[in-house]
Order: sequence, then structure tokens, then C-alpha cells
Amino acid sequence: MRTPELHQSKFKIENLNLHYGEKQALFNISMNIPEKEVTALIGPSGCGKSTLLRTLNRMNDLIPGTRIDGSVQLDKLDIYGQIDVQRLRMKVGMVFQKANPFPMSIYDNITYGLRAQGINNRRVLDEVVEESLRGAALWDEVKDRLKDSALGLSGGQQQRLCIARTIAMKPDVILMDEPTSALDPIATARVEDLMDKLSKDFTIVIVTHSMNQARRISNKTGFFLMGELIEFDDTDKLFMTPSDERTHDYITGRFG
Ligand SMILES: Nc1ncnc2c1ncn2[C@@H]1O[C@H](COP(=O)(O)OP(=O)(O)OP(=O)(O)O)[C@@H](O)[C@H]1O
Repeated sequence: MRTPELHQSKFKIENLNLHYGEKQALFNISMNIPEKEVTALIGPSGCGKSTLLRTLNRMNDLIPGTRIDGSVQLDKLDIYGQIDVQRLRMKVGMVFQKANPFPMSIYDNITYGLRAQGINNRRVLDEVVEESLRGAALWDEVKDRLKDSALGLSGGQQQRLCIARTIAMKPDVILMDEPTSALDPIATARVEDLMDKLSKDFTIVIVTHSMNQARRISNKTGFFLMGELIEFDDTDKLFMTPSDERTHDYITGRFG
């Protein structure tokens, strides 16, 4: 398999296998995920995209019976050995398919994680709220109603709020699991624009069902099939001149 030349890797995944009980979901995955770029994971339903994404912040640990072997390094540290899980999750934030704001005000959603860390200084919190909402391209829409419930926002606004909440914790990496699949095309376009902007400061890994989305937003794309990484390359290369016939068949709509 051809792998792209990378200047700087954020994650280095080597010979990763993952089992859910008896079922093997990932087979010998090796890939380097570049820093401050957008990497998209694509492939048909059940091919292991979300499973791989969840290995990057050890979310799979929460599923009983999960076993992994091989290694995943973040900044050269083995995340299954050398980093405490809580610290890992501070460095690697996650945004889910369905926006999941807490049932509290917009302001409190953003500051929740910081307060949990004992940061209560009002000026500091105010600054983080503004910076994070600006970072998530939501500030202008909500600056006059920060005390209102987050549940009153539209779906697209809620998803950007969840992104703002993630940014507030100043992670290095943002994992996104189909973040726009519940959004209409206009809200999707706003989140996609946002990802482009965010990739200047954060490493982004996104699972998407939409090949068009992968083409629009990502620098690198990995194509998965039945738990295997079939091809991982620059997005333009993978879509224009795939090396593997199975990638070609998938992107031309022959299966999946
Ligand atoms: N908690 C679990 N327990 C057992 N098997 C699981 C679990 N989660 C996922 N699987 C299985 O692992 C395989 C990979 O699933 P995964 O959700 O990673 O695929 P995916 O490519 O993200 O799929 P989709 O696009 O449908 O979300 C599938 O066969 C799935 O049934």
C-alpha cells in the first residue's frame, strides 16, 4: 500500500488490531496522521472507521471485551502505555454525530470543562467563551444570549457549540465522527468552512460517509474495507488516481 509522504506525524499507528470480544474489527492498521491537517476516514458501513477513530482517544476502552494490540503513538508517546487516559482526552477532543450540548446555558456549556478543572476566574472564563465561540464561527450569532439555554439553538448552531466546547479545552487534536450527518446543507457548509479554519491550529480526523465531503475538506484520506486500511493517500491522489482497484470501485460507486 502506498502511504503519503508526511512532514510531521501527530499520530503514528502501527500494526493495530482491535477485537470486540470474538469479533475482529480492525486488521493490522498502520498509518501516520499528519499534524494540523484534516484526515478523512471513509468506507462502507461497518468497515471500522469509527472504531479506528475511537482508538485515538481510547473511547473503545469503555466497551467491555475490547482488546487491542499494536501501537498508537501521539507525539511519540504510546497512548496505551505512556499517557494517562484523562490527559489523553484533554489533548484529543471529540465531536459526535449528533450535537450533544449539555442542558444548560451557552456560556456554561463552554466553561463546564474548565470549571471542572477548578478554573473559576470570571475574566478568564469570559475570555475563553468569546475566543472559543469565535473559533467555532458562532460568536456573532449568540453573543447577546450567552445565558440562554443551549437547547434553544438550531442543530447546526448546537454542533458549532459542541466544537466551541471542545476548542475551549485547548486540545491538540479534534476527532469528528460524522459531525454533519444530522445537518442540512447550509449548516453542513458552515461546519465544513469551520474545519478548514480549525485545521490551521488543530489536527483533525473526521469519519464521513460523504465522499464529496472528504474531497472538499480533507488533505489526506484513508479508505477502509472490512476492517482493513486499503489505501491512505493525499485526498486528490486517492480520488483522482487510486492505487487499489477496491478504492477505485468504491469511489466510483460500484459498491458500498
Ligand atoms: N461495541 C461493539 N461491540 C461489538 N461489535 C462492534 C461494536 N462496535 C462496532 N462493532 C462492529 O465492528 C465493526 C466496525 O464497526 P464501526 O462502527 O467501527 O464501523 P463504521 O465503519 O464506523 O460503520 P458506520 O459507517 O456504519 O458507522 C462492525 O462490524 C461493527 O458491527
